Amino acid sequence: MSGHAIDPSLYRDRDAVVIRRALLSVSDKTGLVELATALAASGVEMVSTGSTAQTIRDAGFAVTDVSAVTGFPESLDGRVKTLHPAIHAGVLADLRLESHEDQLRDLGIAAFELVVVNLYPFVETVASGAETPTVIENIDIGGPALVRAAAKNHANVAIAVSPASYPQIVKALTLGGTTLAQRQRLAGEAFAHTASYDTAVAAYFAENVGVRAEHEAAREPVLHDDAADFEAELTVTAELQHTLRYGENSHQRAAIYAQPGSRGIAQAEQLHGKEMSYNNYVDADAAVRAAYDFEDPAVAIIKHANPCGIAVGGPLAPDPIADAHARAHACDPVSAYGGVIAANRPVTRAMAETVKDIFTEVVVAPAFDDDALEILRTKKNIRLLRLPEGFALADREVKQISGGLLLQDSDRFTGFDSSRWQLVAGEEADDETRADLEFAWAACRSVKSNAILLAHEGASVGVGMGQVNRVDSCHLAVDRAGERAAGSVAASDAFFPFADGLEVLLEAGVRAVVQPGGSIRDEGVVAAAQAAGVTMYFTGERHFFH
Ligand SMILES: NC(=O)c1ncn([C@@H]2O[C@H](COP(=O)(O)O)[C@@H](O)[C@H]2O)c1NC=O
Repeated sequence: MSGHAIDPSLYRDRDAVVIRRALLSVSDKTGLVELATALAASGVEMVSTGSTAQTIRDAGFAVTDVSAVTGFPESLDGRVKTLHPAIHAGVLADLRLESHEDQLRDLGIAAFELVVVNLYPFVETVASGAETPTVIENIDIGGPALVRAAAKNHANVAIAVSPASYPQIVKALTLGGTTLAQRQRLAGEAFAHTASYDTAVAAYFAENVGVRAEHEAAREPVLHDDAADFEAELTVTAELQHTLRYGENSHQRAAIYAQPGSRGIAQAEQLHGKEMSYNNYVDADAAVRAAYDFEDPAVAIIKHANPCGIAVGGPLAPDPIADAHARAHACDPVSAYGGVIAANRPVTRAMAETVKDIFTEVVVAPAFDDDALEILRTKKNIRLLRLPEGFALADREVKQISGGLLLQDSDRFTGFDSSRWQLVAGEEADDETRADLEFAWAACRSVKSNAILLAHEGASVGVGMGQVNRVDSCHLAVDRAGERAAGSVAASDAFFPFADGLEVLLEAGVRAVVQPGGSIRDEGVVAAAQAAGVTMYFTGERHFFH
C-alpha cells in the first residue's frame, strides 16, 4: 500500500488565516443572517447554494451563486451543486505549498478560507416517518464532501458545521483571522459530525433494508449463527447531552450521550428535581425495562438495577397504577427506600399521594396527571421523568468488554403465552395460579441472575437476585417473603441444577413453580416437586440477565 507523501520542508508557515472568501451551504438557516452580516461587514466574498444564497440576498447582502463559480447549473434536484472542481479545488488547495498556489492561479480558481455547511436533516426525516424515497433524498452527499475537504485542509480553511460555531468565526473576523488551533478543533468536530451522520445512514439501512429488516417484519428471531445478520462494521453514534456530576462513584467523570432518532430514557424529559445522576439513569432504565414487560398497568421499584418490588394493578382496583405501586412497595419496603420507580401508565393523584411519603430518587412514567405533578413537585429531592412519546425499548443491546463490544438482540419477553409451557409435576394450575405464574415468570426477567421471584396475586412478595448459586437466591427470596412465601408461586430465570434450591422453596410452602427446565438432573428436580404435590411448569426458555 502506498499513501501520499509530502516533504514537510516545503510547507510555508500558516497560523492565522484571514477570511477573504467563504462558502456557505446550510440546511439549517439558524444564525445564518447574523453570520452573513458579520462576513459582509468584514468585506468577505460569500459564495452560496440555492436557498442559502436566497436567504443571504433577502437579508440585503451580495452573494455569488455557486453556479456562477462552476459554470454549471445546480441540477438533479440538488444532487449536484457544489460537487465541482472549481469549488473543491478552492477548498482543498494547500496554500502552504507554493505549487498549489501556482496551480490555483493557472486554473483561475480562488481559494476559500471559510466553509460553512450543515447537512440535510437525515435523522429528522427518518424520525418524521417519511417514506423511503424521501429518506434517501435526504442523504447529503455534496455537504459531507465539502465538510471533509475543508476539515482535511484545516491548515488553510476553517470549517463550521453547526450554528454553535458561528460566534467564534465572527470573533475571528475581528481578531485578524482564525488560528491553527481553532481550525484543528473545528476540523475534529467536522469529522466527528460526518462520521455520526454516516452512522445514522448505515443504521437506517441495517434496520430498514436487508436480512435484519426482513426478520423484524416477520417478528422472527434473527438466526444466531448467521454472520450475514450482523453488520461487518458496527458504528455507534451518540450526541453529548451534557456532563454528569460524576459517574458510578464520585471520582469517576461521566456524561450522557443520546442516540439520534431514539426514544428512550436518554430522550426523557425531566419535569422536576435535581439533576439526574449516572446511577439514576442506570436504575431508571432498568425500571422501565421491568415495568414495560407488562401490558397491564405495572410498577417496578429498582435499587442498584434490581427490583425490590414489581406488581401489576388489580383488575378491580379503582386506580390500577396506584394499586400496582402500593403492592410493589409492599414487597420490600425497607429496600424501596431511595428507589427508582417506573410506571407503565400515567402517574395518578392516588399514586403520587403514596409516593410523596416515601423517600424516592426518581419516578419515571409516560405521563403525570396534573394533580399528581403538583403533589410530587412539593418534594424537592424527587426527580420526575416523562418518557418521550412513542417510548420503545431498544431492539438490540451493546455491552462493552475490554477491546470490543458484545451485541445481542434484546430479550424480548414472550412468556405470557403459557399455553406453550409444559406441565411436568402436580396438577394443572387453576386460572388464578396460572395468572400468578405468568406474572412471576415475566417479573423474574428483570431480576439479575441467579433470579428467584416469589409472587402472589400479581405482585412480587420475595426476590432473590444476583447470587452466584441458585440455592442462595432461593433462601434470599424466601427470607424476604417471610410468611408470604407460604401459598406463593415461584419463578426461576434458569433451570434448577439440583433439587436443593427447589427444596428451600417447597419447605417455605411455595405451591407452584415455573422454570425453563433443561438440566441433566431435571428428573430429580421434578420428582421433588411431585413428592411435595407442587405444580411445576417448564417454559423451555431461559431469561438470564447480567
Ligand atoms: N449536491 C451538492 O453538491 C451539495 N452541495 C451542498 N449540499 C447541501 O445542500 C444544502 C444547502 O442547500 P440550499 O442552500 O439549496 O438549501 C446543505 O445542507 C448542503 O450540505 C449538497 N447537496 C447534497 O448532496
